[in-house]
Amino acid sequence: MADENQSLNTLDSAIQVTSLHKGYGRQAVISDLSLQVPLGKIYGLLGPSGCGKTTLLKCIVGRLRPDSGLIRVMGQRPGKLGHKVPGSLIGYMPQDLALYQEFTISETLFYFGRIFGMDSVEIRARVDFLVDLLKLPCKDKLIYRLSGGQQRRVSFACALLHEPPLLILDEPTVGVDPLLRQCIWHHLKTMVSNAQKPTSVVITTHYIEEAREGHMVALMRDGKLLAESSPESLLSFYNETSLEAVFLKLCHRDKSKVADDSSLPSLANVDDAKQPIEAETEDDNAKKESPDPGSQYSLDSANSQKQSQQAQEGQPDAVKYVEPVSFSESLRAFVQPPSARRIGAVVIKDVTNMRRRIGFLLFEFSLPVVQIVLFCLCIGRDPNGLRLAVVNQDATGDLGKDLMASLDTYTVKKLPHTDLEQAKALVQRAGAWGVLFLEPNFTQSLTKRFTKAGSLSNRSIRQGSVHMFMDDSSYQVSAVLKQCILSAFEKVLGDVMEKMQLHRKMARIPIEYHPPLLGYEDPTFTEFMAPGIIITILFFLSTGLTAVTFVVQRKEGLLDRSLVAGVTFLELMLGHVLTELIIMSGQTALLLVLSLLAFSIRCNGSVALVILLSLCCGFSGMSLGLLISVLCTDENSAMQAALGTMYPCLLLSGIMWPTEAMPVALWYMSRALPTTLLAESMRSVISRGFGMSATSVWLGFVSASGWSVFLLLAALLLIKLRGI
Ligand SMILES: Nc1ncnc2c1ncn2[C@@H]1O[C@H](COP(=O)(O)OP(=O)(O)OP(=O)(O)O)[C@@H](O)[C@H]1O
Repeated sequence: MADENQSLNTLDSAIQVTSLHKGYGRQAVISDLSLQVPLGKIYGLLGPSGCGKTTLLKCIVGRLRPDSGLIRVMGQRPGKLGHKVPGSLIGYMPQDLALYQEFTISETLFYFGRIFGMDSVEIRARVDFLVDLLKLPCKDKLIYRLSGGQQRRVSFACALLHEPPLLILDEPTVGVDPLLRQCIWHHLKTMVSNAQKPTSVVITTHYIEEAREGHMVALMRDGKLLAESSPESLLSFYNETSLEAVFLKLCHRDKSKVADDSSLPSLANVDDAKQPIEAETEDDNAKKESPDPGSQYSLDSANSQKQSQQAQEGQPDAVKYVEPVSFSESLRAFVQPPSARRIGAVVIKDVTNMRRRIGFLLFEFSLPVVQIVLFCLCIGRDPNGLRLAVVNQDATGDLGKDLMASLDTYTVKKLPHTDLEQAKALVQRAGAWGVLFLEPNFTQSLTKRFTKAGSLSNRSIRQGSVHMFMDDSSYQVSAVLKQCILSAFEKVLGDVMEKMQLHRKMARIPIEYHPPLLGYEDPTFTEFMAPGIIITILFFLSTGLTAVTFVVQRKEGLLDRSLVAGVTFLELMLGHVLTELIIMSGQTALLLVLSLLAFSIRCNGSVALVILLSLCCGFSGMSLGLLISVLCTDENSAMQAALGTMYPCLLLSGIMWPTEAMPVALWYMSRALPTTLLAESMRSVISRGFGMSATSVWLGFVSASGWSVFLLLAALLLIKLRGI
């Protein structure tokens, strides 16, 4: 730390920006902007809303990459491998509150303290100091219970916590009363005047006049710097009494684009004429155009001047300097080893968040419970109480009566009728699922089939048959009714065979089903679907939770703040994975207890493998959630994307119907989905009792790992490309 301070003390300026260009898509926001923030000074950045102040600060803290130009913060490029910007060299207060609303003041500060590597004693001492300095209420008060101004002060405290050498404050005094504003400025001035540990401050503010308290102000408009000097020299040069008036004058001048501005000296003239502050010496101006010696980039000063001139003259093809960053450095920065300390801080933060949002946590656990209970209760069980109109006109024996008596009364609710037409009319009115009709000499004709098989007439065959008139509008109901009648018929016929001293099996078609080699003897549709349903629930709950968590954190600026504090995206992700593992383990336990124990879904294989598959599945779901969070800007679109991916997966993954029934092209597509091989693997373990050596089982693990790696890489690549 001593070495670090020493090397910082030898710096010329805290921030040096040269010919910066930055835009979003085709919209140019900052064009050819150069500035220099002296060490140990307060630098006020002023400008109207939308002029690009926040964009500039985000480039400085390393959250946005310039389109071209050069930035040096504490001597090095922000984001350079090993440089602590983003990180502990800066204290950043973003414009958004960027605070965890369910945290207490103390928990909020502890989170950032841990990231910066401070120990508990140090953090506690700083918390007490800052609570006192910023007149914050009790440190155990929850953030959402604070007023807007108090919340802004907590946000300010986060930036001051680790006493960084450079403070970047985006609108710190919005919503705070004048007394406190004065107190904040007083504290900033004390910090910059500390000879042992001087702090440099960049501050944006809407209250232009308060910037008079700073050592230097820069006036910005439409992404350009109109003036940069000390407040006193600006006021005297433009002969105004307020900075606001100076600013207006400069704006009018810029707006009217007066070609000959000899009446109003240029920005350079201001400094030349008045020599406003010590930092702006000729030497420094020369340094402005020559980057630090350690830099890989060498900006030719003549070119730089020419380029600035071209830009000012509005020449579109002015050459822009893009600082080269070697591929190996990018790669090393991309995959730099995560820090256990920062992951620990993220995990503590996520667990605290989870504890505070107990309702949400209960929802996370109750959702899979409700889904699996509803699935086991409603899907795959045989329909029962099916209304069946029965017309038994058999008057030649007991077989008709026996058949009626053999119908399974759980499945069928018999509605006796005497007239066939009336019974059919009932079905046509949807009052019953079918009619079972036996002709008057059913017993006699049926018996004839076995006693006089050689001389059987068509009439006898018809009269000895069971006649069915069905409502076939429901495939499942029809199938169950037909199976129920067939079973009853086989039973009655078996009795007839026995009476005739024949084997009762003669009543059945001669196909013998031996005990199954795999699966169960009496498979149910529920058991076919259950493995896939467990996979779907775990996969998409993880997807939804991760997508929404990251989208909300990004939207509220929480992600940005952590990243500027030095946490990498990988560390945030790993922290989230560890916390999510707790939720996923609970969800998996609930799902398995309910399905395997409460609803008696049989498991032939290893429960440990089932748990491992479930966790792999949850991890792939999380990876998809992360990708969705990168692609979506708000929670609604993230949820829609999660649901949008869920339905095709549900239909195409062979969860509801075997994939063998699909057209060939869709079958191939189905194999490529993240849930198909996972569901098959789960089914192989649960129903077939396979272990890890079976292809269908390990393929599930390979698929889950492959998808996780692919989705994570895609998300991280997009994060890099889009500068999220
Ligand atoms: N992520 C983004 N994508 C696209 N455009 C953006 C993005 N962020 C900012 N902009 C646009 O860039 C311009 C400058 O925005 P910026 O937030 O830097 O201005 P500002 O000076 O900080 O304004 P304010 O004082 O209101 O915060 C605005 O026109 C804004 O709409």
